[in-house]
Parts: sequence; structure tokens; C-alpha cells
Amino acid sequence: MAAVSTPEANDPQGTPPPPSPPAAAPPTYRPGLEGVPATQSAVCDIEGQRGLLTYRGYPIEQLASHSSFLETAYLLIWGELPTIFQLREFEQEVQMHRRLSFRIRDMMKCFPATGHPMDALQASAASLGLFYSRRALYDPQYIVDAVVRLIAKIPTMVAAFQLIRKGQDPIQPRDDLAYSANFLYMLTEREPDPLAARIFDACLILHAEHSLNASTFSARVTASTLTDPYAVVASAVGTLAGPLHGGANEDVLDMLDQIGSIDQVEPWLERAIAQKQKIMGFGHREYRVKDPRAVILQGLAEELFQRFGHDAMYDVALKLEEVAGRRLGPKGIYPNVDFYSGLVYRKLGIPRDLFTPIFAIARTAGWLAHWKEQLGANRIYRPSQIYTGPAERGWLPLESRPVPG
Ligand SMILES: CC(=O)SCCNC(=O)CCNC(=O)[C@H](O)C(C)(C)COP(=O)(O)OP(=O)(O)OC[C@H]1O[C@@H](n2cnc3c(N)ncnc32)[C@H](O)[C@@H]1OP(=O)(O)O
Ligand SMILES: O=C([O-])CC(=O)C(=O)O
Repeated sequence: MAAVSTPEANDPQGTPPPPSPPAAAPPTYRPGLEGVPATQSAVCDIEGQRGLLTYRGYPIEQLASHSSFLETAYLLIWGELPTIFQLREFEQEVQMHRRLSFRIRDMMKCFPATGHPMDALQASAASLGLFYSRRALYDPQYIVDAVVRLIAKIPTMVAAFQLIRKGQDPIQPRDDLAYSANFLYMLTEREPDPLAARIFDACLILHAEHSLNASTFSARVTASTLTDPYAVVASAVGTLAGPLHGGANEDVLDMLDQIGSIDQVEPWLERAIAQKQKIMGFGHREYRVKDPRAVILQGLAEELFQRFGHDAMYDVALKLEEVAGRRLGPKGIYPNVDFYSGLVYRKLGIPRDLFTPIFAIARTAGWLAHWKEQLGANRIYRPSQIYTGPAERGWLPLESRPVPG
């Protein structure tokens, strides 16, 4: 038999072994992963105390004033502003892929007209995966094709469901119209006013990216399994839909409707606070000041009111911001991106339940930037948990189980 080395064998005096190192401290559980870095990313940065937001280093204010949504999408996904040649090529590629297969349009015609457009969008986005193989995930051309298809087709899906649910056939995109103008055209069947199209495009820029928010986290988790980008975007759409995230933009207008008039703002807010209700469009995990996007969106809303007429709902929103600033401001709760966006879309004549799908059109750019970044340094997301269930126990046959109550 071979000699076995034991402490006793090596130490004839039998000195006890040194004490084992102290057990590692149990991991700290942070609900909602608050403050826990879950990735490294070069896409976007937020300075929440000062209300600063940059995409790839460019301040959001500059992009909203000078860029276009497609240029910003290019910046987010490929990391640098495009040259004029690169931009024209990207715009042209997107324009060429706007149309939907008749199979997708037919599938959408089977959706219940009463269903929420976010559910229709999630199903339609996922269905794109049926058409394109996922085998070449790391092929640069596959990545370009997926980016172009998703950026091009998501708006067509949103507009198509809007017409289908009204009992109409979707209309084809128009090649002579730029991205946002074409979307508004497909939605309303009218060529939009240039100011309306410009303001809508700026809204898409403002919503395009926001670091590791819930839907982008969801996109990165899905991406980390190396599934296809259509599944990545579909899972992110599902996450964006909730009222604590993108879905709040729709709820803000319902809330302003419920408040009704300026004189009702204060009593309404007091009741809401007493009932521990969340004020929709207020509060943010990252910002302790007013969201810089809300500042810009408010300006865009005012531009629209000057041109197309005032909206009394805006006065209610202003009053709510003022009163809530006094009551919730000391806790760092201020308007977020969802507070003023709905007022812009309402002025553009867009139905309320399309506000979140429009958010998804814009955020597709950010999701794709994170998908690409995740593929570049992938490790599957698989965090741990702290088990709180029962200790191990034996299975009981049915007749031996205690009857509750
Ligand atoms: C695109 C976007 O996703 S932007 C966010 C859109 N969502 C909304 O507008 C919904 C309303 N807002 C909220 O629910 C939250 O502020 C969130 C989800 C955005 C952020 O949530 P968290 O960072 O987890 O903050 P949490 O919900 O824990 O709130 C912390 C405290 O602030 C209070 N608070 C936060 N937001 C609000 C609000 N909108 N109205 C009233 N109180 C609020 C909470 O009640 C809590 O108070 P407490 O400590 O006394 O219990
Ligand atoms: O960052 C967040 O948590 C939510 C948000 O504002 C966004 O996704 O635009």
C-alpha cells in the first residue's frame, strides 16, 4: 500500500493542525441590486447627483439639439459618430429593411385588437428570430444585419398593429421620408409637419439609452446565453412594458386626467402620499435631481404648444411638479423621463397606449449596443441567491399529508 501523508505521519508529536481560516462573511443581499455593478460598459454614463447624461461621452443636450435618431443609434452601437458616408449608408440600409414579411403582418392580424401594443410588439419582435439563423452570432455581417433589421422593422411593427387593430391594412413605408417622419406617416397615414417630425426624432434620441436600466439588464442577461438578437430585444420589450419602467409614460397621463385641474393637484397629492401611492413619472434609482431628459422633453412640449396650441393638461403637470417638488424633493424624488414625454406624444396626436412602444423603438438602439458589447466580453449571467425556504425534508405519501386548517 502506498504511504498516505497525514498530519500525524509528518509530525510524530501529533501537534494539532492550524485553525482553518474564518468562514467568508455571507454575501450581502441588495434588493433590486441597488448600487451593485453588474457589468462594465462604455455605452452611456449618468451622474445622478448633477443630472448629467452622456452617450459615448456626448452630452444628451447636444445630441437632442444637433443629432438625428439614426446618427445617435449608430454612435451608441458602433461607438463613434459616423462619417457622412457611414451615416448615409446606414440610413439607406435601414430604409431598405423597413418592410415586414406578409407572414408577420398576417400573424399580427390574428392578435386580439384589444391587446396592449407592447404585447403585440414583443411577440412580433420575437417572431423575427424565426426568419434568420442564429448560427453566425459572431459574424460581423450578422451583427450589422440584425441591427439594421431591428432598427428598421420595430417602428413598422408598432404602426402596423395600430392600423390592424382599427381594422385597416398596414400601409407601406415611404422611401422619400426619413426615419421619424416615415413612422408618423405609417401611424397616421398623413405626412407629418416637419417640426412634429423633428421633435419626435429628438424624443427618440432622448429615449435611446440609459445604462443598466431594467430592460437593458434584461437584454444583457438574455444576450449572455448567446441566443439570437430578436429574443434579446423581445425580452427587453417585455421588461420595458411594466409601470415601474417604460410603462409609466402612459400612466402619467391617466394620473393627470384623474387629477383633472390645477386646484385639485394639492389635495390629490396629499391623498396619494397618505395612501403611500407612487406618483407616476417621479423618482429614479440614479437621479437625485430632475432627470435631464425631462428638462429637454418639457422644452419640446412647450415648442409644440407654441406652434399647435396649448394643452391644459400641461398646466396640471406643471403644478404637480411644483407641489411634488416641495413634498418629495427633499427625498430626491423629481420628474423622470416619463413625466413630460406623454404630453409631447399627446400633442402629436399619438394614442396613449403607443407611448411605451415608441419608447421601445428608441431603446432598441441602446439594447443593441449592449447586446454587441455583451458579446464582446461574454460570460453568462448567473448570480447567486440566499435560500430562505425549508430545510431538507422527506417526501410524504398523499394519505399521510396533514390537511391544512
Ligand atoms: C424609464 C423609467 O423607467 S423611469 C421610472 C419610471 N417609473 C415611474 O415613474 C414609477 C414611479 N417611480 C417609482 O416607482 C420609483 O421611483 C422607481 C421604480 C423609478 C425607482 O425605484 P427605487 O429606486 O427602487 O426606489 P423605491 O421605490 O425603493 O423608493 C424609495 C423611496 O422613495 C419613495 N418613492 C420613490 N418613487 C416615488 C414616487 N414616484 N412617488 C412617491 N414616492 C416615491 C418610495 O416610496 C420610497 O420611500 P420610503 O423610503 O419612505 O419607503
Ligand atoms: O435608468 C432607469 O432605471 C430607467 C430609465 O430612466 C430609463 O431606462 O430610461
